[in-house]
Amino acid sequence: MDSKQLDRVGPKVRVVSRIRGFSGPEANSQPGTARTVDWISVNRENSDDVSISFRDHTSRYLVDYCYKEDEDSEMIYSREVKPLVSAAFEGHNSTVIAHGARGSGKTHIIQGSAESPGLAVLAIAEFLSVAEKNGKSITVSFYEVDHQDRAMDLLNPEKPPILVLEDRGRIQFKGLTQIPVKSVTEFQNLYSTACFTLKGAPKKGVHGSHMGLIVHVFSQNESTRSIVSKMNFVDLTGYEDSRKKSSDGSRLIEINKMNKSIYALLNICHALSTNESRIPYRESKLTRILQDSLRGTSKILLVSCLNPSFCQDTIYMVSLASRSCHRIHHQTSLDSTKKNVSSAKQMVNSHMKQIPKSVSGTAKKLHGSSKLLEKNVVSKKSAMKGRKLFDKASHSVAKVEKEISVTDISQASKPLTDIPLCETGNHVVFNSGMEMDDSFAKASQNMKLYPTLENGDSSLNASSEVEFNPLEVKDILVDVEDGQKEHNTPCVSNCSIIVQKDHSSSPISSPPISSQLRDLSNSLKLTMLCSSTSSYMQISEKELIPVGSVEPKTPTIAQNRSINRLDEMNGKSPWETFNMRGSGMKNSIVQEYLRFLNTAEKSELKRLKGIGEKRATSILEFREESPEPFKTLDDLKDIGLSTKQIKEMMKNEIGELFNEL
Ligand SMILES: Nc1ncnc2c1ncn2[C@@H]1O[C@H](COP(=O)(O)OP(=O)(O)OP(=O)(O)O)[C@@H](O)[C@H]1O
Repeated sequence: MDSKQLDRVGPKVRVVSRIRGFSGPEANSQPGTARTVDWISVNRENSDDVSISFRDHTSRYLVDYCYKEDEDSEMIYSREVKPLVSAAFEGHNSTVIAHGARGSGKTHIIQGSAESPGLAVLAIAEFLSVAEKNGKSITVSFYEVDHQDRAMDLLNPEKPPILVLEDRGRIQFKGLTQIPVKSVTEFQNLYSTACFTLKGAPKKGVHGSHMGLIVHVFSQNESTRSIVSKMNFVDLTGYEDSRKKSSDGSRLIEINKMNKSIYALLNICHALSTNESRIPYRESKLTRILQDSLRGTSKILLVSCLNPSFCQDTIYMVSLASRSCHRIHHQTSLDSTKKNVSSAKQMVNSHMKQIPKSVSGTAKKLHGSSKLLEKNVVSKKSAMKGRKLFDKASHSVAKVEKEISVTDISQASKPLTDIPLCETGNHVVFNSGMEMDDSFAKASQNMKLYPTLENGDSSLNASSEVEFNPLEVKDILVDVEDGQKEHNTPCVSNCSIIVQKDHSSSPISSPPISSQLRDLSNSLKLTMLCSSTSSYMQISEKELIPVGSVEPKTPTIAQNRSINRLDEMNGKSPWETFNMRGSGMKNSIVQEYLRFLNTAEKSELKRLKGIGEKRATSILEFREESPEPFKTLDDLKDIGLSTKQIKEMMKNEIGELFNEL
């Protein structure tokens, strides 16, 4: 199959929905009557598209096709997947992704059952048959990506996490078992082993992890064996609205992390569908694993699985899938019952899903990927009305409310690289009245913003993913141009953020890591004092610790008292408070360290303990590929460091701080 033929297979990203049937006891609500799915409607819009709508919801979501509950996996296979298998023998990679809410039938569609084999099993049968005719062979690998963004080999769980490396554009794995497969039975046995490992942990659906299968096709001749292509099947963990899980903090963090990696994958689908120049492959482990099966001539099939009974998360997932494949403009025009303002909100919200982790990055990204906004927002006024993007986003992880306003869409259409952060008044303003500059950005790198859709949006009661750790910030306001500002209503804890203006902190002239960390530590100490009070606490200018000064001030007795009072009020023991804040500090220092790796020059990098010429060169190479390659300490494994070495390096750097006291 040449590339022209492959084009006929469909667009770069094809999104189909699949309504799962009722099964087991749920199938017969009344004796003798088979239950039918009555809350989802599938409507034909034109020759190419269908739309999906949900009872009591006004929006309709365009997809390429929707398979109903009576259409089985074999039909989906022959129409959607078989052409991709044929393409694989011509050297084209592809990825089939099942996503949806929990229990929506993702595993069923990919793996299937003994009676009804899933897409992966049907594909393997085809792979084997074609391979035999063409003198090719196949191997399979199974992996999971967990909430810590670690990839583990499911056929050899004792191994350390899989390393994802890139060699001349091809993704390579270190520590991932590949097993040659000669029959469907062999394959199914391996699949069962992988599932056993996954469930034995237990993972998918319990702690949540994504499960992936890679089928490698090899050409076989006398002396050599070379890879022809690969095909991926991904059974994503079920999406859950984290706000529903208010009680268990650690579970909530896990859900947020898993959701984030779902967004990362959907962001890539969106970026590929819209031919964006930068595709954020490095946002998560999964997207890195899939990188060379998403780009180039690769095809992506996104199967959006729908629960047969009402499920708000299902609606949200379909909306994201539809948007990811650039169907958003259809969606809004179809949605005749809503006013422009609502459309604008949805689009802005959708766009904001791609917001990166730092506030500075947020502002950049608002500019950078605003082409979508420009195309879709009907008028500036309507966008203005739809500005309350982070409304009511507080939840127990973050205790943060924030609001970002996008006030000028045309200005925002400049390419990302053209607009320096502080140009045209792109300031983040805190309730202290201070503007955020780069030095605050340093201290706030750990703030992760994932927007929520407004509660008022009838169709899209999406969850928010907010991680503000450890800083508690009130009133974040991105004021892009015209000076209009909005302020948030009460947040859990007010705070005043002390901002040190440090205009010399560009990557080129940045101070060494130890002094950056010291600045951060100063900011954090103050921030912790501020965030500990239940009311706004004004800190006079003389109490600010200048950048580069040696010592943060010891908190005054009065301040201590207020902290103690608050702790009593919160019912936390001093030990719990200390632990909580300590771990917040640790996260912040780690984020600062990563920021340094993502920005420092080679000579500066080499000042770090454990980073020599070779590793500094690798770091710069990674940065060429992606502007911010190091998102977690785990990413340092890509430059050949072990977990132990990474820990050691961090300890050394932090120890160094105290040597300078
Ligand atoms: N098309 C179908 N027809 C009948 N039953 C189905 C179908 N799809 C799924 N089921 C049943 O629904 C239940 C949930 O399916 P499945 O485990 O595939 O969902 P999932 O989305 O992978 O769940 P999770 O999010 O927990 O991983 C299972 O009992 C499965 O057998």
